[in-house]
Amino acid sequence: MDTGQRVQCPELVLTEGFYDADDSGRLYRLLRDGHAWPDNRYCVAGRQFVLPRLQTWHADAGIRYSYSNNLLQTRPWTALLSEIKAKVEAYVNYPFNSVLVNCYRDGNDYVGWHADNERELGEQPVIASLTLGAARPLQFRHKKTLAQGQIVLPSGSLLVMQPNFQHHWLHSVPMDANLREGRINLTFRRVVVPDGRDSLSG
Ligand SMILES: O=C(O)CCC(=O)C(=O)O
Ligand SMILES: [Fe+2]
Repeated sequence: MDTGQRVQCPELVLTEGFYDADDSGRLYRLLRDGHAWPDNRYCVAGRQFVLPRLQTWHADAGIRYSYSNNLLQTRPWTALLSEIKAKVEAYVNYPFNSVLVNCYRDGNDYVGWHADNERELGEQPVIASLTLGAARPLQFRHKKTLAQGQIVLPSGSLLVMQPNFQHHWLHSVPMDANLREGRINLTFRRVVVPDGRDSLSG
């Protein structure tokens, strides 16, 4: 645990209990045991890498998103992901068209510092992040001032990241060598088409 200066971030809006304990436990187990998790080894420019988590990317037909060197293959929505998406959309009142599903099998899995600010997400990316399973902290660090903070994301919580979060902050989910339980995180996103037009507006 670092003891440096901790700040709050107004661009992060957390709703705890978006799914209650029963539903979040059920959804966690359904995804952990029933989702088609691919191999987490991948190749870039002839070199082999291992992603430190399992990951799938699902989107409406025709959507392209290059993230981490085109590592993501677009998969169709499953019935379960569509059901979760509908509830998230109704709550946030925002039309998402894609989701990145991450499985942290235990505390050794993590995501490093990054911002979800790819061009495909447009100028004002709203991202809604659902956590199921073990609580893990999302750490954030201001790009200029380097001020740091963290927010713990419990099972069933929905974190809405406002556009300025991606503009001004980096975030990560650090390793925790003592944690044995798994966690699944779904980040709902809206990809705009490459020429800048919104894919659903015509
Ligand atoms: O697991 C999380 O809470 C965050 C995942 C994340 O940052 C991402 O998918 O871009
Ligand atoms: Fe992210």
